Amino acid sequence: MSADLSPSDNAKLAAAKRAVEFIEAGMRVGLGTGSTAFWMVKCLGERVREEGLNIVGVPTSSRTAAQAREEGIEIVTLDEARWLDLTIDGADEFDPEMNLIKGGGGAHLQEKIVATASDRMIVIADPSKAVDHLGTFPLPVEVIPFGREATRALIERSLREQDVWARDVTLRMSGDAPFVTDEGNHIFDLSLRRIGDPRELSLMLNQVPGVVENGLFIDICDCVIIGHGDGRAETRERGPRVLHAEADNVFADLGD
Ligand SMILES: O=C[C@H](O)[C@H](O)[C@H](O)COP(=O)(O)O
Repeated sequence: MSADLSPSDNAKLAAAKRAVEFIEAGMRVGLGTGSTAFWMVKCLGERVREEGLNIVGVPTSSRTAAQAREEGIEIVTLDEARWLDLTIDGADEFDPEMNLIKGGGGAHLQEKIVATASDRMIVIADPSKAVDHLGTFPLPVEVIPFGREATRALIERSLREQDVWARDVTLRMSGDAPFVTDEGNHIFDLSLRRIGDPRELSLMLNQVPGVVENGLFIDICDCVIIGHGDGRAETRERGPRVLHAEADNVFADLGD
């Protein structure tokens, strides 16, 4: 715990410190994005420099790539790494089943690809991210710029048909212009208040033409580390993995 940091940053740092203890020499590690993942990259950089820890990182955004380089962490692309041992990332919300909303920083597309291509995903968070039901945080949906308003109308219609009540489907802005993701796309933020069936909603959204990916992470997270302002960190493990266990390494059959 550092007296120079706010309680919120101390909580993020506590979770990050605990999470990087799971990183071992030789690992290929997915590096998340956001203000919590920032502390994880910092702590990992310290281990690389001080212990000579030999790992490679796969960043989930241009921001994280730049930070990892500054920290002296060797980075490679996901295609170079192929499959990862572990991904550590933040979240905007997590529920008791460890399903997540991500994408508050607009990075959920790369984050979901990287986390799904990992044997294990650890989420680091402060206690404010814990919810009983996902949906208080607006759900990010990344869409391609072409035909954006048609895509918006289709999303709204699909939500109505599924009886999901959306107060707003808001285009995310950056100043006067639409926010642009690392993949050159735009984001709609869906104010849903409470998501009844996150899995069904995720499938429904991804069926709309023009939608690239939504911020629901279902059965991807294996473990949540919650940091506290006083420097404590608690680790919660999920049961057996459903979708992306080691056995699901899609390259395993190719001899990797
Ligand atoms: O797009 C951003 C990511 O999904 C972040 O992991 C998420 O928004 C949480 O960010 P933070 O740690 O800053 O709350």
